[in-house]
Amino acid sequence: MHPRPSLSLLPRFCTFLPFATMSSKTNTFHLEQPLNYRAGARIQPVDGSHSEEVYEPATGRVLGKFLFSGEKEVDLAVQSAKAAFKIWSQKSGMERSRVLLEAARIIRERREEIATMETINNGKSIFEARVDVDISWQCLEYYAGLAGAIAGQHVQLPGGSFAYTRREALGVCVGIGAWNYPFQIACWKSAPALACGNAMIYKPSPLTPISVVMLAEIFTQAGVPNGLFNVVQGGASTGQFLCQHRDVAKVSFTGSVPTGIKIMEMSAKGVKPVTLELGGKSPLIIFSDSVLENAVNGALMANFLTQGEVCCNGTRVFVQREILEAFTEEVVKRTQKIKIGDPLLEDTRMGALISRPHLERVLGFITQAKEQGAKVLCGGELYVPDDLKLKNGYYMRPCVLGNCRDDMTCVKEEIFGPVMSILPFDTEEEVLERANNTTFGLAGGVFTRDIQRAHRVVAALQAGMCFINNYNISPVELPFGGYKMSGFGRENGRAAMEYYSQLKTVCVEMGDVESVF
Ligand SMILES: NC(=O)c1ccc[n+]([C@@H]2O[C@H](COP(=O)([O-])OP(=O)(O)OC[C@H]3O[C@@H](n4cnc5c(N)ncnc54)[C@H](O)[C@@H]3O)[C@@H](O)[C@H]2O)c1
Ligand SMILES: C[N+](C)(C)CCCC=O
Repeated sequence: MHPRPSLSLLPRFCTFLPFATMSSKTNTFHLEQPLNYRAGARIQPVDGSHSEEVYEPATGRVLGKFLFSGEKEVDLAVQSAKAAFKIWSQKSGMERSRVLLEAARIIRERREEIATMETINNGKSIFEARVDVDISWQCLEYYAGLAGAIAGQHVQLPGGSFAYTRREALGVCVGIGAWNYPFQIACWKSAPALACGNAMIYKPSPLTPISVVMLAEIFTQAGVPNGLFNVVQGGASTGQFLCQHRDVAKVSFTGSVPTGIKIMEMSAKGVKPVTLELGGKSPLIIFSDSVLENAVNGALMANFLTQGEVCCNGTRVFVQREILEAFTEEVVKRTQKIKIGDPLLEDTRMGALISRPHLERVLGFITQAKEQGAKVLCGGELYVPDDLKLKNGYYMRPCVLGNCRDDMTCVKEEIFGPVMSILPFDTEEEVLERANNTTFGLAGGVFTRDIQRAHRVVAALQAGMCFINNYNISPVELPFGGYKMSGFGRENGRAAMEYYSQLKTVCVEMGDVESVF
C-alpha cells in the first residue's frame, strides 16, 4: 500500500467551509473553479448555455454551479485536441509510456485528495473511493506498459517484395461517462486512448463533474501536450455535439442502453467506431455444493458496492433449493449489518445514492416488487442517519427480496440500487435457461466446488465478464465489456488497444510493375 498524503494536499481548487470536524469533511466542500478544461487549463465555456447545480449526496447540499457547454465550446475543444494529437501521435510508445507512468505516480500521491472528492460528489464510501483511485492509477501503469509494445507485422511476398502493418492512432476520441465511477471510468477510457497516441475529449455525467478535471490537471502536470486531454461539461446536447463533430474519430460511451442506442445512431452517420459499455441485469448462480460463506460474501460483493449502482452487479441471485434457506438467512443477517451513513467516515461501507430522484426510483422498484408478490426480507426503506447534517442525504437500507419470480419487474429491469433478488432453482439446465433469458449480457457468476460444472456453466452464460467463485473484482489486465444489449467493444486488458487504434497495411514492391493493360 502506498502512504497516504496528508490532508494539506486537499483540493487546490476549492474551499472547505470552516465547520469541518476532525472526523469527516462531509458538509464542508464548496466548488469555486471552472470545470471545463481546455488547452491545459481550467476555463469557463465560451458559450455556457445554462448553469447546473452539483450536489453532495451525503447531505443533499449544493456544492456549487457549473456551466453546460454548447457547440462552440465543443468545437474549440476539438480544435485544441487536434493540435495536441499532431504532437503526441508522433511520439514513440516509450515516450508516451513515461508520461503515463508519471501521471500514475501523481494519482498515487494525490490518492486521498481524489478519493475524498469522489466521495463528496458521488456519495460512495471513502473506503471504496480509495479502491477506485487505486484501480485508476493501475490502469495508467498497465497501458504505460503496453504503449512501448505497440508494433506491426512484417510479411514476406514473392520476388523479395514485402508488406508491413502499422498500428496507428485514430485521432480525437470522445469519452462519455456515467456517474457511478467518475474518476475510474475516465481512466479506463483515457489510458488506452493516450497510450495508442490519440487525443481525448471527455464529458463526465453532469451529476459528477468534479474529479475528472483533477485527472486533466494531472495529465498536464505529467507532461502531455496542452489540449491532449480536454474536459467538456454538459448533458445530452453537449454529448450530441461531441458525437456529431466531423473531426471526432471515435466515441467510447459508458451509460444506459437507451443513450447507448442514440450514441450508436449518431456515430453511424459519421461511420465512427464506438465502444458501448451499457447496463446489465446479471445472474449469479449459487450451487448447493458452494462454500456457503464464500457464496454469501460473493452475493454481497455482487450487489452492494457503490450502493448497488454498478453496471455488472449480479442482482439476480439464483440459489439451488437445497441451500436456499441457509443462504438466505445468512445473506439477510450480513446485509442488516452493513454500516450505512457518512461516506467520509472510515467504518462506513454504504454511503448515499447519487440523487433524490434516483433514490425514489429505486424505492419505487421495491414498492412494485411487493405489489407483484416479492417479500422484503430486509431493508428497502429510507435511512435517516442520526447525524443532523446528513438528514437530507439520499440514504436507504440495502434490500434483499425473497419470493421472486423471473417475470417480476425487479428481476427483469436494471434497478441500479442496493436491491438483491433471490430466485430458487433446481437443475443446472434450468438455471442456465433462466439466467440467459434477458436482453442484457454484461456479467455473470457461479459458485460451486465442482470445477467441471463451473467451466461448463460460464461457457454457457451469455455474458462478457464471468466470475467463478468470486464477483466484481476488476484487475485492469482483464478485458471488460458486454454481450447482447450490454454493448460491445472492450475496456481494460490488451483488448482495449484494438479499440483505440487502426491497422494500416503497407505493400512494398521491390521489382518492376507488370501491368495487365
Ligand atoms: N458497462 C459499463 O461499464 C457501465 C459502467 C457504469 C455505468 N453503466 C450504466 O450506466 C447507467 C447509469 O449511468 P447514467 O445514468 O449516467 O447513464 P446515461 O445513459 O443517462 O448517461 C451517461 C452519459 O451519457 C450522457 N448522455 C445522455 N444523453 C446523451 C445523448 N443523447 N448523447 C450523448 N450523450 C448523452 C450523459 O450526460 C452521461 O454523461 C446504467 O445503465 C449502468 O448500468 C455501465
Ligand atoms: C469496478 N467494478 C466494481 C467492477 C465496476 C466496474 C464499472 C461498472 O459500473
